[in-house]
Amino acid sequence: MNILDEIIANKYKEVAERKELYPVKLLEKSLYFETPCISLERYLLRPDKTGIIAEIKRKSPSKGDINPYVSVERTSIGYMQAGASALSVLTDGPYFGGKNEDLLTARKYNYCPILRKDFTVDEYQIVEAKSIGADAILLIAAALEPARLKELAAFARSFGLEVLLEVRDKEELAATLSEDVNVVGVNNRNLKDFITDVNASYEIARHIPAGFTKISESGISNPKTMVELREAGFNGFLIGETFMHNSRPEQAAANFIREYKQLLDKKTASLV
Ligand SMILES: O=P(O)(O)OC[C@@H](O)[C@@H](O)c1c[nH]c2ccccc12
Repeated sequence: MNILDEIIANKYKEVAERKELYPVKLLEKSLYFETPCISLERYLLRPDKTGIIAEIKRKSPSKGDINPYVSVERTSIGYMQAGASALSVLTDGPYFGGKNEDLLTARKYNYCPILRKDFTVDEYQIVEAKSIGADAILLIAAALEPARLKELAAFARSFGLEVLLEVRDKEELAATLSEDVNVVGVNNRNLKDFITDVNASYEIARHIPAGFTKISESGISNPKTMVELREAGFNGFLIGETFMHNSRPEQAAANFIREYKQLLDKKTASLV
């Protein structure tokens, strides 16, 4: 069994347990049901921002421990001060060392879109995402039957949550794209063997219909790549490890963004 299949199989079990422990009725008491979601898409397209979705990820199946004791408060605030457009918070426990409390902490200290990064396979998790203050959820094409993915996307939209659809190739894209998706992400990491290759983004870019906001996910380790991806039509960039490997991820993000802006300035200078 590959790692994605293993994660998904465990997720079904975990969700069944959580449903018993914290029934939907309890989740629905959260005040976050009264607050409107902040649009991820809108923030990605804001010209005064970078398009970076900065991720908080303590560990991963491919790298093991990355930054297990990270301060979510300091990092999330620092990411946004550095110029990120949005935050991505891993809430999966067993494989990524995350928890719902991490997202709640990020929510408490920041007014910005927050993506709940988890393996969503059930409506329950969507209610849960809204209850902890998330603005968007991730749906992974490789993890769900296309018809099921579309159902979950529509369910998320009914709560005002935006949907980031993650694909690896144009076949997945064609099978799963629906009007309930607003942001399409190309994962440069193959979740079956963990190899990252930014070419995955270039290959799919032209197949994503106009009107969807495009993001490139994983393995973006230098600002030059980000400039090139932007030139290829990407509006957003999901970056985790490059920042999280640092003991102060927010400083790594600030340095990265400074370099990125310098590169952009050079480009515009060479055009005039
Ligand atoms: O740390 P990276 O290589 O910058 O990648 C971030 C993000 O794209 C990655 O964490 C990710 C993309 N899709 C996922 C699905 C589940 C868990 C994690 C992910």
